[in-house]
Amino acid sequence: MFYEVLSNIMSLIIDLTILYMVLFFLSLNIVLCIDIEINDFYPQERYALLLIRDSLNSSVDLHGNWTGPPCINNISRWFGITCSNWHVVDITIHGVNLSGYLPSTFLQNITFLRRIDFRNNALFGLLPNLTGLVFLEEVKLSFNHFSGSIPLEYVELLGLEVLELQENYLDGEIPPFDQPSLRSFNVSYNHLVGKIPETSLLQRLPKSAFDDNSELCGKPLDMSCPSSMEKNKKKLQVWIIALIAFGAALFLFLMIIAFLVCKRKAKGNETRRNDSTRYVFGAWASNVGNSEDSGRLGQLEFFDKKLQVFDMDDLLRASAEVVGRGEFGVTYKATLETGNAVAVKRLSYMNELSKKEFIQQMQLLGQIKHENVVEIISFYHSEDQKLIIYELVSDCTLFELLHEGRGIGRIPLDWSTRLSIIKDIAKGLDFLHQFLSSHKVPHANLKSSNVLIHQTNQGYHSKLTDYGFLSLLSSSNKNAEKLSISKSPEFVKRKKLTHKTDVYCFGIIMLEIITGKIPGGGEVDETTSNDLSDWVRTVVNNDWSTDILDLEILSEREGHDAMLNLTEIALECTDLMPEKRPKMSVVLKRIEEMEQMIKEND
Ligand SMILES: Nc1ncnc2c1ncn2[C@@H]1O[C@H](COP(=O)(O)OP(=O)(O)OP(=O)(O)O)[C@@H](O)[C@H]1O
Repeated sequence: MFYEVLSNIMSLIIDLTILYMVLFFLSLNIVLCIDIEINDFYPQERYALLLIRDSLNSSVDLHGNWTGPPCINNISRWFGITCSNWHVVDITIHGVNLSGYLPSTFLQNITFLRRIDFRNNALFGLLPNLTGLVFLEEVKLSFNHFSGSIPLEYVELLGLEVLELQENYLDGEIPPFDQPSLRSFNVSYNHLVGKIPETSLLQRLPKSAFDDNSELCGKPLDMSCPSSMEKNKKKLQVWIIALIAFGAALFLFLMIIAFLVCKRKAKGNETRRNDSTRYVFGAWASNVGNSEDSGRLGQLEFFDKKLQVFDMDDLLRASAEVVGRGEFGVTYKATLETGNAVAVKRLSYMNELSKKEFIQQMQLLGQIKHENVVEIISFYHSEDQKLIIYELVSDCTLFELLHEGRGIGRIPLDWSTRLSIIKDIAKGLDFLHQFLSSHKVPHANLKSSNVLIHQTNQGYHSKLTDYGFLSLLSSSNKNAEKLSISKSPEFVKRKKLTHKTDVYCFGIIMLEIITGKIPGGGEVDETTSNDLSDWVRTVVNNDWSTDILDLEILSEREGHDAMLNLTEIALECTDLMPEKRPKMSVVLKRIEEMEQMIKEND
C-alpha cells in the first residue's frame, strides 16, 4: 500500500516535471519567435547589402529599392534578394549594368548565402572573398571585368556546385579544385596561365571549360605544357615582339599627333569662316515684319530705363543660339552687337489673353527685383509673336547640377551647397508670394529646370525663372497642365489652387535636392511609388530615414540631423491637404533658423 502511494506520488512528480518542461520550452519558443518577428532581419546582412548598393551603379535603382529591412515576414521585397528563415540566401543581380568595384569582404556577413549571381554586368577588380560561406552552392560571376587571380580559398567551399567565371580578365594559375559536389565549372575566355591542376575533377572536365586562355595547358585542352627551357625561349620571343610592338605604337602615336595638329589648324580656319554664317536671331524678323505690328518694330517695353540700351532692331541683328526648349516655347541667348547678352523666350500657347491683359500682367512681373528671381528686362507683344527678355544667367539649371554626369568622374554636390540652394529658392519664392500676393499661384511653374544657377567666388547663387505664367494664361486653365503645379494633388482633383500649391512644388524640389532623385522618375513596381514624396514618406515612417539621402551627401554624417529636419519640412510642404502645408514665410524662417543653428554648432 505504502509503495503504491509512493509510486503514485513519484509518477505525479514526473508528470508535473514533464509538463513543466514542455511548458518551459513552449514559452521559450514563443519568446524566440516573437523576437525574430520583431527583429525580422539580421542587421549585419542588411549592412553588407547596403555596401553593394552604395558602391555600385546599375540600370536598376538599387538605392531607391533597397530600403528598410531586406527580409520582412521571411520574404524580400528588395530587387534580386531572396530570404529563407529570415536570412538572405540568394543575391541574383544579373544583366543590369551593375558597374564598379565589389567591396572586398562584404559577403562574409551574409553567412547563410547559397547563391550569388552577378552575371552579365560590368564589375571590376578582384573576385570577392568567399571565405567561411560554407552554405554556398552557386557562384556565377561570368561576363564581367574581374581581374587578378582566382582565390585559393574557393577550393575550400565544400558545398560548391556551380562556379562560372568565364569571360573576365582573370590571370594567374587555376587553384586545385576537386570538390565532389562541383557539377558545373567554367573559366574559359580569361588570361589564365600554367598547367591545369591534375585533380580528378579538373581532368575530367571538357575542353570548353578552359577554352581561350592562351597560356593554359594540360590534358583537358589536349595541349602538353612546355618544358622550362622552352619557356625561357618563349619569354625571349615575347620580349622581342613586345619591343617591336612598342616601336610601332610610338610611330603610330607620333603620326596621330601630327595629323591632329594639322586638322586643328584647318578647323580653326573653317570656324572663322562659319562665324559669319551662324544662325542669326533675325530669322524670325520676317514674322515680326509681316505682323500687324510691323510698323511698330523697335517698341520693346522696358521696365528699367537704365537697361534700355537696345531696341527691337538691335535685337533682330543680334546673333542668337537656342539654349533650351520648354513647354512654353524656345529660349535663346541673344548677343547684341555691343557684346551684351540677354535671354529671350519666344512664347507659345500664350494667345488666350487680350493684348491689354497681357501687357498689364507683364508690367506687374517687370517690377519684380530680387536677388533670387531672374529679372525681366523687357517684353514684346504682337498677334503672332510674344517675347519675354530676361537677364542672362549663365552656368546651368538646378536640374543639370543635380542629375547630369552622375557616376564616375562627377564632382559631388556637397550638403552645404545644397542647403544654400534650398535657402535661395525659399527666399525667391517667399518674395514672389509677397509681391504677387493677389495672384492665385504666384510662381506656378517651380521645378528644378526653372532654377538657374550662377557660380561666383562665394559659391552657387540660385534664381527662379518662368514665374507668373498662370497669370498669362486664361482662367479656363487650358494650358495650365503644362505647368509644374499640375502635379499637385489639388490640381489633379480639380480643387482650388492657392499659394500653397507653390509650397507643394517647393517641397518636391527640396526632396529632389536631398534624395538626388528625379521627381516622377524611377521605376514603378509593387514596392516603390513613382511619386517622390510618397516614397520618402514610406521610408521615413519605417524608421530607415537615412536611406533616402543622396549618396553624394550620405557620408557627411554631421549633416544628417539637418538633412532629416529639412526632409520633415519638405514632407509638411507636400501634405496632400493644402491647408496643412506651412506658409512660405514660415518655411523660410525655419530654414534660416536651422542654418543659424548649424553655424553656431560649427
Ligand atoms: N534667363 C536665362 N538665362 C540663361 N539661360 C536660360 C534662361 N532662361 C532659360 N534658360 C535656359 O533655357 C533652358 C530652357 O528653359 P525653358 O524655361 O524654356 O524650359 P524649361 O524650364 O525646361 O521648361 P518650361 O518651359 O516648362 O519651364 C533652361 O534649361 C536654361 O538652360
